Amino acid sequence: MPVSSDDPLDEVLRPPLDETPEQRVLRLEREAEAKRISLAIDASIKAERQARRKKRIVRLLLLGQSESGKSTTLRQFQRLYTPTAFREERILWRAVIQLNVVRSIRTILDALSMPNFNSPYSSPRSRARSLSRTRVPPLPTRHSPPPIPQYPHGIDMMKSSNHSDNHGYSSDVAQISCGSPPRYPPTIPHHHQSYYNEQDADYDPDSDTEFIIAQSYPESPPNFNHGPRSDPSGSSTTTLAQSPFEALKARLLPLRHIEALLIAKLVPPNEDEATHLAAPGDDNGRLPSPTGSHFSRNGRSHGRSASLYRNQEIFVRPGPGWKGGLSKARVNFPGHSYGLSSSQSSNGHRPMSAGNTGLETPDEPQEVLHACRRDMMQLWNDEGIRHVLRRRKIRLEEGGGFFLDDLERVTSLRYMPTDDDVLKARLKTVGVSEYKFEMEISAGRDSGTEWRIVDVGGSRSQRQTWMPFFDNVDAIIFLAPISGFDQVLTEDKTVNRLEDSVLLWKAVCSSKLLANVDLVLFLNKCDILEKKLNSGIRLSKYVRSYGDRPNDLDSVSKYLRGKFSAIHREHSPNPRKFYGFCTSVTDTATTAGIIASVRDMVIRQHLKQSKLL
Ligand SMILES: Nc1nc2c(ncn2[C@@H]2O[C@H](COP(=O)(O)OP(=O)(O)OP(=O)(O)O)[C@@H](O)[C@H]2O)c(=O)[nH]1
Ligand SMILES: [Mg+2]
Repeated sequence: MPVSSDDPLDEVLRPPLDETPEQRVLRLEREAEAKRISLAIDASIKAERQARRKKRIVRLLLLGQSESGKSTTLRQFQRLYTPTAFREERILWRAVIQLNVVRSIRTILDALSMPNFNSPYSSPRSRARSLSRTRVPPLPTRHSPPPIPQYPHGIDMMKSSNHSDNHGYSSDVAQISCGSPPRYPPTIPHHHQSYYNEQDADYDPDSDTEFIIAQSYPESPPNFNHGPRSDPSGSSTTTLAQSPFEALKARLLPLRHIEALLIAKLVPPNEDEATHLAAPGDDNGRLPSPTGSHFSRNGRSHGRSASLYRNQEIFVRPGPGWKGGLSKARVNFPGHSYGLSSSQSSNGHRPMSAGNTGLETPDEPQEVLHACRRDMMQLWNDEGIRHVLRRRKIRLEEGGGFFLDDLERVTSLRYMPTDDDVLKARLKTVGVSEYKFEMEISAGRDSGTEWRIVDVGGSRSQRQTWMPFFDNVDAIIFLAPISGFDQVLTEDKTVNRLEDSVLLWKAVCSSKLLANVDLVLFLNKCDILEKKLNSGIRLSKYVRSYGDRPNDLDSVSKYLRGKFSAIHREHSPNPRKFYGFCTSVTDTATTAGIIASVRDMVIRQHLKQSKLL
């Protein structure tokens, strides 16, 4: 019998008074089915709640020196496991790539403008093939001739010494010897041989003052509004008084304005510190001196030293800040500032998309880059300028954020960065950021696992921020860029890059805090290493213990892997397995397999640990 009530819903749900016995049976069946479904929904909600409570959280820490490839590895994880979000963010990287291009061009211009440097265009012979010629420049090659070794340190990975550097790392594994610099015959383009003189590189017997460039930029800030602008057609508007190089430089002046714009765009307000460019030798996080070269919020460079410029890098804090500056949408990339241990939680949703809308919106930097593209190509493809860069030991191709071989594509008005472009882009990390995600593409036992990947700044001044993140970490991927065997740290010119990696690896292996953490080693930048070795730069000149082993990628990487493995074995407080990979993390094809193995290993270890607890 229906119960009378004042609830209008009861009124609606009440069976009709004239219900027949058949209708009643049907109604009761329907009600039973509805109840069954309702109970099933309740049970599934309860199960979901319990599962969420028990959710596995796997924390992975990326460590290694600056430019070792940590952030690139993080981007590979994003590309592989949250591909939709990665794809939707690509447009946001366009500004970073624009800045990378602008700064590469400025590095070249500054190198050509170094005081006391006589341009190769000064000779009548070279003038004939100077910038003013109309011939289409040859296609650039990625295989530039062997650079002259920059730092003549020799590392002996076999010998022990008690030398301890001022960063508290004992360097008994790698020892620097400052013997006489190894000399390699530089490969000089044939037409340069007569005037190139290694002993006196700055002297050009054919020099002609008309072409001497004394100053990189005018003392007073350039007037961007009235400065000469590149003609999109590529035709030049030079005055008779200008040398071809000066005219080209003048046409490229708008790039200065673009650089300022991009810094303003990438760096959020109230982030003045993040706009500082680290001064060379600024190895302890000291701010550049007021007279040093740094950018203010208006983006003007106060420093004028061309020789200093090329060592300076723009950086922004990781996290939603810079991406938020470009698109209000991005939230899934929580950031930390200097070692804060609690993360800003993401809302767990896939980030809303900036989508392709960036392609449609007017973008002044892209327009200026497009207008300057012919001049930029002419600058980069000029054989004489390439020669000067080699002589100045500037190897842009080996550095991060190198897009000069792709100028036609990246300066097109509708340019959308590809996956590879995003991986190649360079943006220095300052602070620590934790990226949380559940894999969009997950299988088997890792489904339901929340991944937290912590990316840190790797320069020496940043390393004190690492410690708080050593807690609760399941695995560490340590990146050692082994191509840096003939280079030094940007922040400390007395330290060989490979030596720094070895010492850092040793410190990580010996850490008691990390005694139970699995360490995965990426011997990274093997693609650059291979090019270097093939170009004739010998590892044995820098790593004496390498002896007369073959100077090829296979032998060198095996040898270095053995050395890192030995350190792991000798210095780990408890015995643990060694996982070492030779990687080029910008390479999507090879890195996918390696990351899949790491993922499986980390999940396996995580499950094992959970069972032990
Ligand atoms: N060719 C090549 N370039 C690489 C490789 N790994 C990283 N890079 C590039 O090197 C540059 C530096 O890489 P990042 O991932 O930014 O280095 P990082 O370790 O995060 O550096 P910090 O943020 O300064 O600590 C980027 O432009 C990368 O694209 C590699 O294996 N091969
Ligand atoms: Mg980084």
